[in-house]
Amino acid sequence: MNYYELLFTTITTEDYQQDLLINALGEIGFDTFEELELGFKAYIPVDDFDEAKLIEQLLPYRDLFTFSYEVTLIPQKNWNEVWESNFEPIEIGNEIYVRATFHPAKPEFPYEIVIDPKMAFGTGHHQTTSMMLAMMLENDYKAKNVLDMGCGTGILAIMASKLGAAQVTAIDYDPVCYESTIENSALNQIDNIIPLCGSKEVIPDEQCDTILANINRNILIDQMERYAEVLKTDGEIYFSGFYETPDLDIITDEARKYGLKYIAHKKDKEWVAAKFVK
Ligand SMILES: C[S@@+](CC[C@H](N)C(=O)[O-])C[C@H]1O[C@@H](n2cnc3c(N)ncnc32)[C@H](O)[C@@H]1O
Repeated sequence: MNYYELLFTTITTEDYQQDLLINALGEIGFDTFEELELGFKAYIPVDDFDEAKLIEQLLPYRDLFTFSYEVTLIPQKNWNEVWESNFEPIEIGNEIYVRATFHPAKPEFPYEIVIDPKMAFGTGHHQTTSMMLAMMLENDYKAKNVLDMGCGTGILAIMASKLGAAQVTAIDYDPVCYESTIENSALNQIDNIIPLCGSKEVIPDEQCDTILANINRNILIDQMERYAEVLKTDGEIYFSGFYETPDLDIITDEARKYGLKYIAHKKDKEWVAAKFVK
């Protein structure tokens, strides 16, 4: 598939401003990002690129900080090559080690996750993924029936399984992420992840004990009612993919409508991971 590469040069006063831009691009079809010293590269399939939509999407950020971009056509990009040259292993506390197949194992970590992300999101490098993983360590997954919504590489589903979950349903609407979850489950020798390709319409009716959903504010709000329907009473739900201000209050208000009560949250830069209980 041919892609456009947009090289963004950003001059920001706060690191999170660049994240705002990356999040906004994610909402209009950009699916891969590579952070640089002074800016980042963003990639979008040629068929999904609409420059008028891009200009409109970037408008609110023009007054906040300075940035510019250049567009280049990239025929048949080798994503693995880009990723392999950038991917360093991630350590979360002294407990979780996320690495690629070509990194040496570190048996001193109780939980090791091997990820081959290719085009899927979820290597542990983004704050939302690492905060979700850190929160997972603080909670009980033994014998639980778990739903991982927006599974990306399957990283959270794999962690839930390693923490003792009985079964994990892992859903993503992107076929690349669905395939990636199957591949990464196999790489980690996990056979109790059920991958499904689709959005909220494919969430099984079966009741679950815990839901993990690291997506974005608007999708979480859109899917909240369905999450509440399939979550058992006293079940736990963990959301990420949004900012503390103003998103956390908006998510908390929406969750309350469906009987989901805010418990606590973690914050890294402006990103949040929050726990709710039904
Ligand atoms: C921020 S990534 C999270 C990936 C992984 N769970 C993690 O924590 O690193 C969000 C994922 O949600 C998926 N997604 C976005 N909208 C969705 C929708 N409406 N239904 C299902 N998946 C969706 C994207 O394809 C992407 O893989």
